Amino acid sequence: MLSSRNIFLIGPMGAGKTTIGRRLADKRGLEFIDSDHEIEARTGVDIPYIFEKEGEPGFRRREQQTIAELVERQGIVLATGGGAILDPRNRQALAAHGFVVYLHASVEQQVQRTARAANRPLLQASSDRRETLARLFEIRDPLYREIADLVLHTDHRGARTLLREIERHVDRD
Ligand SMILES: Nc1ncnc2c1ncn2[C@@H]1O[C@H](COP(=O)(O)OP(=O)(O)O)[C@@H](O)[C@H]1O
Ligand SMILES: O=C(O)C1=C[C@@H](OP(=O)(O)O)[C@@H](O)[C@H](O)C1
Ligand SMILES: [Mg+2]
Repeated sequence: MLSSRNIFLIGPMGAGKTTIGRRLADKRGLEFIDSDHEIEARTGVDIPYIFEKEGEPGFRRREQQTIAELVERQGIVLATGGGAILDPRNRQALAAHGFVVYLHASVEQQVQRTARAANRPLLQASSDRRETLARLFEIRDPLYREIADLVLHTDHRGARTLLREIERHVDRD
């Protein structure tokens, strides 16, 4: 029987949280929620617009409130945004309420997978995407690791392989 345990995906932009999360939920018959999409649904505007009007602090406030509510649910796959782990309250909430998978990607892969990054304001604003992603990753990698139950390297690995790996660990844990 498939467990109704929550699965939370964390990791940098371009790691595949949204893509893998949706497929994982489908496969396990769980509800898929992406915290960015949830924030957009609640506000009726997109993420870049929130950054423009309220700055990153405004977005982080909304993200924290949204995650605090979502973790209370059961049987969900939650794809978080790459910066969700910056807030210690989010780290605590995610660690306490589900199985946390860190989808790891090298900076080079992050650069490639965010090439069409029109909806990622932190990258839109930067003239050097590689430098920005490297800087963010240096700060965030230890925070992802701090709460990860599983660290999964995604470079040159397709969705099917990653799904199989996640399921193997979730069911065993
Ligand atoms: N394992 C993978 N191999 C190749 N491409 C991937 C993989 N995971 C995601 N992608 C692609 O990378 C891009 C970013 O994926 P996305 O799920 O939006 O990442 P995130 O939500 O972590 O920022 C998408 O175009 C997606 O199709
Ligand atoms: O890394 C970040 O700080 C962000 C990542 C984005 O989500 P993805 O990681 O799904 O791209 C989104 O939450 C927002 O643009 C900020
Ligand atoms: Mg995403």
